[in-house]
Amino acid sequence: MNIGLTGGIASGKSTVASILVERGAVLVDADRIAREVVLPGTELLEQVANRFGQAILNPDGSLNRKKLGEIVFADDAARKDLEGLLHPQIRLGMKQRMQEAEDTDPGRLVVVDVPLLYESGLQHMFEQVMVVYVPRSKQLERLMARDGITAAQAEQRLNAQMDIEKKKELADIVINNEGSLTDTIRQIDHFIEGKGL
Ligand SMILES: CC(C)(COP(=O)(O)OP(=O)(O)OC[C@H]1O[C@@H](n2cnc3c(N)ncnc32)[C@H](O)[C@@H]1O)[C@@H](O)C(=O)NCCC(=O)NCCS
Ligand SMILES: Nc1ncnc2c1ncn2[C@@H]1O[C@H](COP(=O)(O)OP(=O)(O)OP(=O)(O)O)[C@@H](O)[C@H]1O
Repeated sequence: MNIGLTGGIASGKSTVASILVERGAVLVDADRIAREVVLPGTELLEQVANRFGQAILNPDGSLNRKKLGEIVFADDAARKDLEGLLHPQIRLGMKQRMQEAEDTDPGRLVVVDVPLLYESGLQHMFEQVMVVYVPRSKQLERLMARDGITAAQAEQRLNAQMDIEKKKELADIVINNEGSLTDTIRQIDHFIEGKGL
């Protein structure tokens, strides 16, 4: 079986994913695939550099993610262009890895961490969708602390995504990650037990 794991930026998806992995799940991580598809030497990185300029490359030819992030989170049209280039390959990578995981061990829970699951309308790929929820104020607080960015930069990133309250409404399973890690672990264990895993 599989679940799609989503939420807002810095709501705790990676935290929840690592707990699920500790409980025996196998993880497919869309953010990781998103990094792999633009590694130096890929045709896709060349296309990104053609669209955004050579200045978004580091001297060693790798993608300067910070610089590209500053461009695309301040400009909706630029972000859509980047998504148009990257999303088809990210989706393909996700499908391949989900298939590999299911073929290797059909009984195992496959957790697919997809930050933009609802924004991209990918619900159909999953048996159930789990949303890691924290209120917007906590999302901002944790994002600023983790990435060392200003409130204005954090607001820009949040505004590029569907509102977390809406995601919570759409979810099949909600993990509330506002409280302590212990509280979150308890909710995950409840889910695991309910599935008989
Ligand atoms: C703009 C980029 C280079 C910034 O890289 P950076 O290392 O700073 O961030 P990282 O990739 O770790 O993403 C962190 C978080 O930002 C959010 N985010 C990333 N891309 C987007 C986007 N297009 N729209 C809204 N939120 C986004 C997600 O919550 C993600 O988990 C990078 O995010 C990117 O290539 N984005 C486009 C691909 C994409 O849509 N990825 C997210 C879904 S797989
Ligand atoms: N229950 C919690 N209590 C306190 N801090 C937490 C809790 N859960 C997560 N965090 C912290 O909040 C930050 C965001 O969590 P995490 O990186 O798991 O979010 P994410 O949703 O995977 O982020 P992104 O969308 O950027 O990939 C991290 O610094 C993490 O350590």
